[in-house]
Amino acid sequence: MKIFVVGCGGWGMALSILLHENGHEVTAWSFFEEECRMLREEHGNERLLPGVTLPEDIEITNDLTGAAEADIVLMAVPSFAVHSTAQQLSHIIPPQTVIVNVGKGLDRDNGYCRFSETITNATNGKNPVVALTGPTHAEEVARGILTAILAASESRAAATLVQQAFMNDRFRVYISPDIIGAELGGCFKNIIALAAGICDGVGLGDNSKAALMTRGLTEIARLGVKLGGRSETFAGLSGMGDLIVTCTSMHSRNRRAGIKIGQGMDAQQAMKEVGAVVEGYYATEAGYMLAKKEGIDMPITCAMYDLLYRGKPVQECIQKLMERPRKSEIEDIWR
Ligand SMILES: NC(=O)C1=CN([C@@H]2O[C@H](COP(=O)(O)OP(=O)(O)OC[C@H]3O[C@@H](n4cnc5c(N)ncnc54)[C@H](O)[C@@H]3O)[C@@H](O)[C@H]2O)C=CC1
Ligand SMILES: O=C(CO)COP(=O)(O)O
Repeated sequence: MKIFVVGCGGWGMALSILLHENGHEVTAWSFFEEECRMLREEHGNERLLPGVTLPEDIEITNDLTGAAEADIVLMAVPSFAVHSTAQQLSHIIPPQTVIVNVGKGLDRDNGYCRFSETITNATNGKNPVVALTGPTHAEEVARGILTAILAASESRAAATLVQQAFMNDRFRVYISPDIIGAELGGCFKNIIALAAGICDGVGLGDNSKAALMTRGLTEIARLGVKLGGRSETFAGLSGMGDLIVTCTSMHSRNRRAGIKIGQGMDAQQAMKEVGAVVEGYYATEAGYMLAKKEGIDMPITCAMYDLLYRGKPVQECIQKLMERPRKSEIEDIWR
């Protein structure tokens, strides 16, 4: 197949390598001419994927029109660029070309809708959309470390095509019809990953992080189900799976930014030092706004919003979470 990869950050490059290994003809596009020049000359990006070489026959381009020829267009751009990139692609790609999005977030400029909705709106519903998401650090996929991921779509045919194109004996692709749950899980887990980094940076313990992850999953699933996702999805690869990998791995930019914030650094400075997109920052605003709109209780997300957007001190946010009223973990069915 011909696959056009839009975005040459860590994830775009890692997936380009995987698809090339699977025998596809891969073209990778970058927004930045300078990034294209570096990738052509150095065959990799030492800062984002140290020690990883891009095969020479992956074509690097700054021209998006090549997407017209592709069987699959893979979008791997940060959340803030998904809307504008989808608009540009809509003038280029023919109807029926499958669009796969791997970016994790929500569309801030369009009522925090999901990216599959953003893409469907941009293309007037003419292109099937697949969300490819799960516990997948680019640094490991690029090295062929065993990984599993979820291809979720309203179209079984499109999800199956993506499964065929991406799957190999080191990269296992599951399909799912629950694109709502898959996209929301991938977005909201970043709020908890950023909080887990703060937990580590402050010097709290393993118990603390286990509590944060468990209660974090409970609240993101609560909102996700209210927004139409299925609860099983939040226990799966794009929910619990992605939560585990981002809250525990030093590959995670969200966790690394959180560690710096927990150690006292200002959030903007922490994100700058991480040097790649920290989606949890934007996901916190999206989660906070949606929770308010839907009337869903999300104490960790609210604490993160206070911390990141209202400048509330870390210790005060932690204290407030611990001093909440007593609760039952599951529905109170005692008589
Ligand atoms: N890196 C990873 O391990 C994984 C990342 N993701 C998600 O994939 C998305 C991209 O992540 P990364 O590749 O890590 O990001 P990155 O920060 O490494 O790179 C993003 C790339 O997007 C492009 N870009 C930047 N600004 C742009 C703009 N205004 N318009 C169009 N393109 C632009 C550039 O080519 C840039 O290199 C994020 O939403 C992230 O959460 C998902 C799974 C794994
Ligand atoms: O989503 C990811 C892994 O599944 C990447 O997480 P970070 O953006 O925190 O690095």
